[in-house]
Amino acid sequence: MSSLANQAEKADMNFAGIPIIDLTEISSTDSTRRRSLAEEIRNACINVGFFYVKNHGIEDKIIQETLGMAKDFFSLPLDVKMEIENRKNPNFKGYHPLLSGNNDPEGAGDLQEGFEFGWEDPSPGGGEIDNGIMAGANVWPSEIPEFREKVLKYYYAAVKLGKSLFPLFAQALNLPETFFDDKTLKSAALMKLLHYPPQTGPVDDPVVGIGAHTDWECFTILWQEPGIQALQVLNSSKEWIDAPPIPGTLVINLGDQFARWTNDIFKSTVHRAINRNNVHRYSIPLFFGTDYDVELEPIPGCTSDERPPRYKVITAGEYVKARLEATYAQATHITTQYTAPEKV
Ligand SMILES: O=C(O)CCC(=O)C(=O)O
Ligand SMILES: [Fe+2]
Repeated sequence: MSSLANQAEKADMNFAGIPIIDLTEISSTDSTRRRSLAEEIRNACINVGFFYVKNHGIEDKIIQETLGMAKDFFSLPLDVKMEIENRKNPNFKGYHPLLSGNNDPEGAGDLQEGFEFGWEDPSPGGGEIDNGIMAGANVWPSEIPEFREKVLKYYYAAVKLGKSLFPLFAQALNLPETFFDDKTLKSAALMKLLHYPPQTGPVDDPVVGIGAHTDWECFTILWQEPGIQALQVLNSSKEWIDAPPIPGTLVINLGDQFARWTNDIFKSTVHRAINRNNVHRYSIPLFFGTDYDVELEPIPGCTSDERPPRYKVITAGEYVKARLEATYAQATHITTQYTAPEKV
């Protein structure tokens, strides 16, 4: 058995907390420093599927401006937001209202509203790239003129961070650092602005902010609003472990594309978010996938006689699109109880 598969057999997913990894050495010219960072990442990927990163390089000013845009956008009247509803677009770009998505088939809808977009050229007017099965232009709210420019600024910064993580993931898998380069040429990265209204009522309510789920891409870069506990991660004892916002950090969690590609050596760990605070909560995930035409077949070293392939081979685009369709399929009860939040 390969040493990687061997390490995965001994994985201990009974974690009690989420590791914090310092990215200072990410572009060190000293390969032993990059390797030691990759080893930390490997341990987190095999045993937790989640880690925080500090010294990630995204300026706080860019984050705050994007947060401001999220608050402005979600404060718009519902009928204005519904003009760019995601289900009008083949790839679900645009706005989704409260309870229109359901990430947990056992849940009754996600108590969040969101705005989603993908890569486009930074020049005014933009321009989509040909993304095959996931092709389709972004839609933008015309009521907030600076919205596109500001949120794209965060998007490009997060995509840059994501691109710089792939060589570490490759090293963590005992592959050449360039392994993912030709599989991530089109930045198949979807970004969401999310707003969770405060939630009261029974703790076993089948409606939560976002129900128990795994993410679908390779990994997610998540910014969470400081001071508000909502995100929880499931360990192997079926305990929900809090993943609170830690100032100056972002959360990185692995998704299904990496789990499929690595035959579950990298973990796509179940998580959820519940905003049981008396304030509105905002978060910003960026889901970084491989190019949509790439086939998710087991990476060398991730299968063995004892660990045969666990997943049917499928392209990344087919996988993401199928999951989007399932998540937004049952939206019958659109938000009659919705009231736009006060701008804070
Ligand atoms: O809002 C959060 O903290 C988590 C969001 C999330 O898990 C997702 O959008 O996939
Ligand atoms: Fe998630």
